[in-house]
Amino acid sequence: MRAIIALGGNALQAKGFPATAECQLQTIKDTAIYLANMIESDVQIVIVHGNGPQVGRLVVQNECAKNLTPAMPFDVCGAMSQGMIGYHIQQALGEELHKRHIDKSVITLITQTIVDKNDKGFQNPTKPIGPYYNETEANTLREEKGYSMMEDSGRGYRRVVASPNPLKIVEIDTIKKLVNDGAIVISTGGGGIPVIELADETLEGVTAVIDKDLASAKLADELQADQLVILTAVDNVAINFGKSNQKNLDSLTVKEAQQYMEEGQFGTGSMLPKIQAAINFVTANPGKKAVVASLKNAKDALRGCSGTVIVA
Ligand SMILES: Nc1ncnc2c1ncn2[C@@H]1O[C@H](COP(=O)(O)OP(=O)(O)O)[C@@H](O)[C@H]1O
Ligand SMILES: NC(=O)OP(=O)(O)O
Repeated sequence: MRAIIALGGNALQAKGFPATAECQLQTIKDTAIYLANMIESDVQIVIVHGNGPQVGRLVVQNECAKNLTPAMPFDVCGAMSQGMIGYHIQQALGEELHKRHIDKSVITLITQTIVDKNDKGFQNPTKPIGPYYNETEANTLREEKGYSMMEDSGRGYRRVVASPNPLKIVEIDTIKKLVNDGAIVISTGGGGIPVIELADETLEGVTAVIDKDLASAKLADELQADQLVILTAVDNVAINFGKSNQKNLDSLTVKEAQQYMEEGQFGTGSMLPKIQAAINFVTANPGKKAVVASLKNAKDALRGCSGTVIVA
């Protein structure tokens, strides 16, 4: 079985711990155990990771140090985030596989994703990035820096940036070759570095952060994966999320998911793109399934025993 594994923020950065390299590596070492469990049970996994917290912090670091050294733009920070997260996954998963005597190479591919320069996402920022702030801090950032700020699923306020729709993964042929060759490929990190195609067919990076779940659905489609597995901090997709009448869902059809979307049941920039990604994958691949589950339940989710399964 081939599965695209979309790793959410909690797989990279544990809640309540500082955003240091040491903490990131430790969290990824813990994540690598779950990834290795799937590999050990003969699932061919292709890894996509998020980068919202990381790319946001890199942008903050660059802005703070701009009087000392030129600030790198958003697309370059996106590339840096792919490199630093891919490095830690390569190291941690490589070591975990070595311990289990599994002889597979783990490789990160810096990936660009083409977006439409006229995508309406550029006018309506929805992608939360970087640290969480309280309301007062958020208002100060709005006034002083002109940032768009949004409340993120009851967890605090975050800067939001444009998140255009992923149209085409530039390095897809290379990803296919590596995957077909048996490598464990980490690609399309943070949805891919957002680029637009110019009239002369060259590429240019843009200020945006693509949603990694939507890009994962595209990758799953391209790689003819059997399943799209979206791993996040919650065990299930819920309706009335965070309320006293919250109900966790074991399964969802596309029709039900669309109905709940219309009711506003899924957080913008958090659960909503996951549901849209699942819909995109199962609609393009009837008979296949997508699942939203927690990292700790990943192996069971692959067998349909945990998480919320979305089917056409
Ligand atoms: N209807 C919902 N069901 C479950 N979780 C939801 C719902 N709406 C919003 N959420 C929030 O969305 C989060 C997942 O989105 P996010 O944290 O952005 O993902 P990621 O793990 O990819 O970083 C959940 O942890 C939860 O806090
Ligand atoms: N790029 C992206 O979707 O990152 P997160 O999953 O961390 O929000």
